Amino acid sequence: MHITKMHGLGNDFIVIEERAADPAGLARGLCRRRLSVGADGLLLVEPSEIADVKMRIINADGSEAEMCGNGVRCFARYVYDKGIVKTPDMAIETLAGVVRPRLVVENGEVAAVRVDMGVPSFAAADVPVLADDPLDFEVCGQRAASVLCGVPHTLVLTDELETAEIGTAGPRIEKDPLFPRGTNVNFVRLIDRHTAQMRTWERGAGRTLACGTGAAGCAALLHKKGLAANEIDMHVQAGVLHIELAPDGHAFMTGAAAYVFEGETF
Ligand SMILES: N[C@@H](CCC[C@H](N)C(=O)O)C(=O)O
Repeated sequence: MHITKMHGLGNDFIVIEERAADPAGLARGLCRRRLSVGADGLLLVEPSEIADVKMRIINADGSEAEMCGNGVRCFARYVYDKGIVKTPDMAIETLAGVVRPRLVVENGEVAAVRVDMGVPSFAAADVPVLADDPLDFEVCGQRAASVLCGVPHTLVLTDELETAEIGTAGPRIEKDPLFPRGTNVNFVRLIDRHTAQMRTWERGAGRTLACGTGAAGCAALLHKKGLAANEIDMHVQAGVLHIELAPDGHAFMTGAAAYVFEGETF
């Protein structure tokens, strides 16, 4: 099988065009670190009847996610470079609806990808979260807030990011019964109204180096709570995701999308 490994700020993916009979099994096999290619998930290229192309995201544990922010930037660059989509502005179908990336080309090179991520929702039924107030509730002993940004996200504000219990509190919150479909968990340290640092524990993938839907969702939550401006740099471990929140509620994410290698699996 021909594969292409890519990453968006260290959140890494295996892009596959060939139809897989068992995408969940393939993800569990190929995504294993050290024993196989290793990745946070698979990105499957499929035809679409409503957009230029369709992206499916299969997490490392075999579960299928509705959307992936870092993934869609890599995917947009891939389908453009392979000539599957001929324009740098494109529409990509996902299980969360159609998202619209635009390649930012400088000196003939793709410098970044800017994505209209749609309108994040703070409604409890949309996330979904079984909390009276999704903007302020308690889970596993932590004050939290939740948002749907393609996929469910929960934000925990902390002053001590390095000691935040990402690997212990993360999985407990991910699977807490308050979240009927699970949740991604973001530990966020607010530096000022335009800058925050974040570390993410992902549903179906565990600790990852970056999360695009998480960065956009948390920026929208911070803005909604009056803590941040409408443009904010979300610093993840390997770089920065720039988030802009438009007056109509749309969140725009800009960040890198890079190749690692291309090859054949046995
Ligand atoms: N890393 C992603 C989110 C991928 C989906 C997530 N694991 C889930 O199941 O919700 C991103 O960059 O947005």
